[in-house]
Amino acid sequence: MMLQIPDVLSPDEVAHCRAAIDAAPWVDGNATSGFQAAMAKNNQQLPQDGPAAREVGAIIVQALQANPLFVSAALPHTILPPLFNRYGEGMGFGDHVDNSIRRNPATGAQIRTDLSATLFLSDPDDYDGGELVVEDTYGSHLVKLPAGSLILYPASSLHHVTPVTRGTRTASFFWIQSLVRDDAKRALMLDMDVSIQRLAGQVGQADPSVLSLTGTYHNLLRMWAEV
Ligand SMILES: O=C(O)CCC(=O)C(=O)O
Ligand SMILES: [Fe+2]
Repeated sequence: MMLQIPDVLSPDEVAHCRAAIDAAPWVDGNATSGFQAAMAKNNQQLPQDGPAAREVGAIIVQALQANPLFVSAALPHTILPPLFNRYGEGMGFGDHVDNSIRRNPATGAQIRTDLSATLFLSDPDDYDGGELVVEDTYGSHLVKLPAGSLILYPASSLHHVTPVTRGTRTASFFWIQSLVRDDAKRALMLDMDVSIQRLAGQVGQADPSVLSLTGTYHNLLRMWAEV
């Protein structure tokens, strides 16, 4: 399932985050890649242990944890500390699949990357090219979102970023281990949650059908979740 999460950050928050990361020192993006990605990657990144990456990463994680659509769709077990990249003119990132297992630098624990995310931090008007292209069984999906909005996609997907032909594309990217590793099961949980919320809005939280469907939601989650 691919899903847009709009307005994860407000325009003021985007401006604050951009000021902090734009002023920090950037390095060649290949510092953090696996072998296959390094072959394809041509961008810049912020060192992940630098103060700007840590400060802005914490703002992003806090915003995600307070975002009901993100929580319902991702069912996050662990959100890896956000990383930051930027592509100037001529830079892009060829086809690759992200590494399946990554180490959480905050805890040393290994995490399974179930979901990949890009949080756009440049306005689409500020650059040409730079689309994130994600392949699934339905074809290629071109993604370019307003600054502050996020795309969530299965980490198993083949994807690339088309070369930037004008301006600069700045983004945060990161991975999530979900409580529910299977994408199809996670999509069912989201559908069910959205429907229950809609029903509750119509008939009230105390309606017996809402109570029983909420129970079923949690019992399915109990059956499928790995904690
Ligand atoms: O810049 C992006 O939107 C995606 C970056 C990416 O695919 C990666 O770093 O693995
Ligand atoms: Fe990637």
